[in-house]
Amino acid sequence: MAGDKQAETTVPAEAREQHARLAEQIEEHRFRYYVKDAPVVSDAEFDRLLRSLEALEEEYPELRTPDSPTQKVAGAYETEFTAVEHRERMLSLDNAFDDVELAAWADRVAKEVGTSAYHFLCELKVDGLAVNLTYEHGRLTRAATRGDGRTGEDITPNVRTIAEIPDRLHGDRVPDLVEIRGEVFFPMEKFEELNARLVEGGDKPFANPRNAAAGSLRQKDPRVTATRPLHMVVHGIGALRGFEDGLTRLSEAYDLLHSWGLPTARHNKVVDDLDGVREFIAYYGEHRHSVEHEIDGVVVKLDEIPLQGRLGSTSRAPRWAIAYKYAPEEVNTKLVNIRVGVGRTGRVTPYAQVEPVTVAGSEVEFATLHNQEVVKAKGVLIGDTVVLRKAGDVIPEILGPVVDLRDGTEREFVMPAECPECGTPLRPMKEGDVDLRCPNARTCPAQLRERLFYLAGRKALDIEHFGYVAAAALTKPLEPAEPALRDEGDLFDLTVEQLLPITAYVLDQDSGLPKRDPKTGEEKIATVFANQQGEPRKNAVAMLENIAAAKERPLARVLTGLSIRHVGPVAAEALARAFRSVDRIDQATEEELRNTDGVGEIVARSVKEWFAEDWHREILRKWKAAGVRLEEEGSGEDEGPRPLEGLTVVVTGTLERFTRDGAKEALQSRGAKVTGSVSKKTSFVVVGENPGSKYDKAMQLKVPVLNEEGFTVLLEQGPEAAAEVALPTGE
Ligand SMILES: NC(=O)c1ccc[n+]([C@@H]2O[C@H](COP(=O)([O-])OP(=O)(O)OC[C@H]3O[C@@H](n4cnc5c(N)ncnc54)[C@H](O)[C@@H]3O)[C@@H](O)[C@H]2O)c1
Ligand SMILES: [Zn+2]
Repeated sequence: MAGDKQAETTVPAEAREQHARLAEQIEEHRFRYYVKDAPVVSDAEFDRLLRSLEALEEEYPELRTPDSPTQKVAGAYETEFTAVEHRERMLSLDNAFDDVELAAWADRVAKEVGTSAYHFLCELKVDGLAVNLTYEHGRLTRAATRGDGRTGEDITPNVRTIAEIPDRLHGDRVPDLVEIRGEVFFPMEKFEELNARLVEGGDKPFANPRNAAAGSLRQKDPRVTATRPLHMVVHGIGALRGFEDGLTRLSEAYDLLHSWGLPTARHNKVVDDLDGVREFIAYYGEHRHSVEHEIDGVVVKLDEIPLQGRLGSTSRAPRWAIAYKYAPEEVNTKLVNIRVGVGRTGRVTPYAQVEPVTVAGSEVEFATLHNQEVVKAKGVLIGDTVVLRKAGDVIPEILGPVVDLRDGTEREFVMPAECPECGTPLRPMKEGDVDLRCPNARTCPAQLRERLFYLAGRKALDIEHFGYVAAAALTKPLEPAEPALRDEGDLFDLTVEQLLPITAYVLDQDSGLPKRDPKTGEEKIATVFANQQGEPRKNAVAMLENIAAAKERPLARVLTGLSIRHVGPVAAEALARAFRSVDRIDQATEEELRNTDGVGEIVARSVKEWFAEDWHREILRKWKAAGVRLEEEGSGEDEGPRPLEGLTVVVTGTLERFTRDGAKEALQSRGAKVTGSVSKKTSFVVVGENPGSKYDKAMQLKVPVLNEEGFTVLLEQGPEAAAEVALPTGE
């Protein structure tokens, strides 16, 4: 044909070949995604391919033929479902990947719309699959997938199993016929459960929730679909007949759909201009995970329906809408290995080591797997390509495997029977526990290293220059054979002479593995505390100074640093406040501990268990000998007066001269108990501004009420004087 000849002369053969290759790849990926519900590349990777194709066509417009993937919604595939025509086409969306592309779209709208009276409707871009619901005279008569936009697959029986989708529309102005467009999604928090069930039944797990939604809906047997927790969000209207008034604003149309019983979105917002759009985009960029479904962007639409018609559509997408895409949170990478790490409390947890990838702005090499059951439930094998997700600040996780890329070399993970660091056989702490632990709490180098690192950390003794590398070097050196610390006991007796000869692996804090030299790839080994002349490094000297200074830390921090199970900074604070010395905590009965404010049953038992270990007491003995302060100032024999001993006080409302904590502190340091609710046993209720219901309760129970002045009297002159200035309780 003449046209072809002409094209051949202007487009270099190379570009033509590249175009063909890319187009074929894209078609293949679309088939895997839309028909098999099992893509082998990430969406970001797919989008890149499509963009490359677009760029090529930009350069050589002859390549942009109507059958190019850039011009189509998706492929027209033969599937096991009956093909059905949509009454009105279902389109895709053009994408904007940054603000420049967004602004370019807004400019085009401004130019072509022919008026300045228009609004933008911002919606969340739900990550699921598009469906088209046809309601005739208010009854759901058909549901279909998008397909190529003209013809979709008939999935009516499957859609009928979704509770949220009404079989009948009710209310006013229900039209003769309406096509409702929306997105069906699978909730992230149910995903792991589904994969666990699939794996257990010998079926293929899904790689991510989006595929789970598509795979669950596109089931031959709708009874299977019925077992899946699918949901839907409505985001558009197709054909509409027998609706008198016509629709003017899309946002208002949604309200109408909602009134008919359809699950419309809860987060839509109409804004006046592009800045409003930007604000919406920024807000949900921050709050992406507070939405009930996964989102991959924001869809901005012209809200005025008549103006939408004025702008029209291309063969692939409307001109009156654009999808702003957020940075992808999911990437595909290789699961290189599953390792196990030993934590501070001896818990042994498998974690994934993956081929390093950048996701959500940071490089990821490790992802948590929690325990051996989770590994099984996810259905991942070592060597799999996996979908890795990093959502905001959350630790990266593996969603699922890309089963279609397996080549038979993948192998199952086997939880080791012994501690990888000390060789002790692992066991559950209690019968029925899923987690396995290394019972060698005292000298397991991994546990000790983690405990020391925590002890030196911000929440505990806050010892500067005592980081992960130092903790490792002190507990598992290459040289000398004996570690400087066998447990925490000798920490405060460390000498510079002991430190100088130590060589050790430089460990990475995230993985507990030796860091590697980027050039040679070799594991890094260092004389950690000495320089090349064998003199102490500045850091080492500073570390020792800071260790010495840590002897004076408040009791709560010392308690935190002991790594007593369940005793974090908050419980430690409560224990320190109530008992004021380690000895008295030791002597307290379990019941006394349990009855302490802020200390529950679990903490009480755990404290007792901790003190029952001889080597734990030995740590305390050594620390005491080294001069660590194991009691609060003014505690014990020379304790100050406790004039408010025996009183129970409630503080409510805002005081002028005290913060809530300050007021509490002032009371507790004088021996009073501070509680949160008023009862007959309450001695005083202190009220500030806006006191609320506790004040009413006090009046009702006739408990003496003190204003801020009265409170000062209580602190300075005691309960009798305070009783005299208490407010009248209405007697
Ligand atoms: N990984 C792969 O191999 C592969 C293959 C094909 C497609 N994909 C991915 O699937 C997506 C498919 O692209 P697409 O053509 O559906 O375009 P798209 O996802 O970029 O945008 C169009 C679709 O967004 C959906 N949508 C969600 N919320 C919406 C809202 N509030 N308003 C309107 N529409 C909303 C609609 O279903 C609509 O069809 C892309 O993210 C692409 O990366 C991936
Ligand atoms: Zn161990």
